[in-house]
Amino acid sequence: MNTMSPSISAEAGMLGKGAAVPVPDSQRKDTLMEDKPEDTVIEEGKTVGQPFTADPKFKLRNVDVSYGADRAIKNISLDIGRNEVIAFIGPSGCGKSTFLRCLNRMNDSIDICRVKGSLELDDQNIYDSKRDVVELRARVGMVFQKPNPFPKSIYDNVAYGPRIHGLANRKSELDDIVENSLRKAGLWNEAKDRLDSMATGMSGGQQQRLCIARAIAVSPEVILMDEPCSALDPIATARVEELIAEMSESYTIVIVTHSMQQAARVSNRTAYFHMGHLVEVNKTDTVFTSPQHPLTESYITGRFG
Ligand SMILES: Nc1ncnc2c1ncn2[C@@H]1O[C@H](COP(=O)(O)OP(=O)(O)OP(=O)(O)O)[C@@H](O)[C@H]1O
Repeated sequence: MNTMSPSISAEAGMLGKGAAVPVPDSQRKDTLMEDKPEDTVIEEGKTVGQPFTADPKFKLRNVDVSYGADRAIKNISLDIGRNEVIAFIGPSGCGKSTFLRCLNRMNDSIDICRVKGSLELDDQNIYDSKRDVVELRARVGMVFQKPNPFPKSIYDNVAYGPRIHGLANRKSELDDIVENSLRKAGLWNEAKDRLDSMATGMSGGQQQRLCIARAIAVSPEVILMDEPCSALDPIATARVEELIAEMSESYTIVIVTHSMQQAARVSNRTAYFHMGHLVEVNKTDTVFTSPQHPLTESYITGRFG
């Protein structure tokens, strides 16, 4: 786990002299583009760094995703290690969310979306036509950009999944699951005296931690997070990042983020996507201190984004 400080100056200090220091997220949009990254030729299917791991939870090979005639993911191969936190970064529209959503078949609901290649979770085909997608999504939970609690009580939000999956036989068992999930999501103290209140009355940060509790409640093995902090203030963001660090002991976590500081703080490995290609994957420190591909370097130093 990366323990870099949230502050940019501290982070830059840790990266060392001469390193490719990511510019602060707040300054990236103002940076002038000095070259034309869109003109860089990327060899399809070629990823530099270490895309494969010794103990993969997900084994993803030659994955192609299209929306109608448009290819959004181009021949990507990647392992996601058991109990690792991997961050997906890259410019807007490069395919991070599309690739993330393949991992629990969230793209199934998009009619024009076609997924090709081999995608395995624990050596079993995720896209097997006989696979129970509801069971898959219980194993591979998801937290979205915008907190999306159900318009129900705090208790019922967390109890929803365990109820539909039949995980508790008695009310006391359900109570235990709700309490444990809220504790793991760091929300128990704030929620314990208002379990019957509407979840929609909580702050944005609390709602996002409730969504994490809701995902945890069905005992997933993997948690997918699609920009989970983009609607949160810095304090709520820090709380969710702490939670990611705590959860990484028990779960495999894949996080899409636009914040390179966040990727540096929370992830073990970072994957850099560019126009549907997976350009580079490596240990997070390596990606941010000595990126191997010029496009990765241009992105993390703020030359485009
Ligand atoms: N439902 C959809 N229908 C058609 N095209 C889509 C759909 N979702 C995404 N795309 C296209 O697929 C490409 C990749 O989009 P995706 O959202 O995966 O990128 P991203 O890297 O997550 O972007 P962002 O950082 O802006 O969220 C884009 O060209 C996008 O327009």
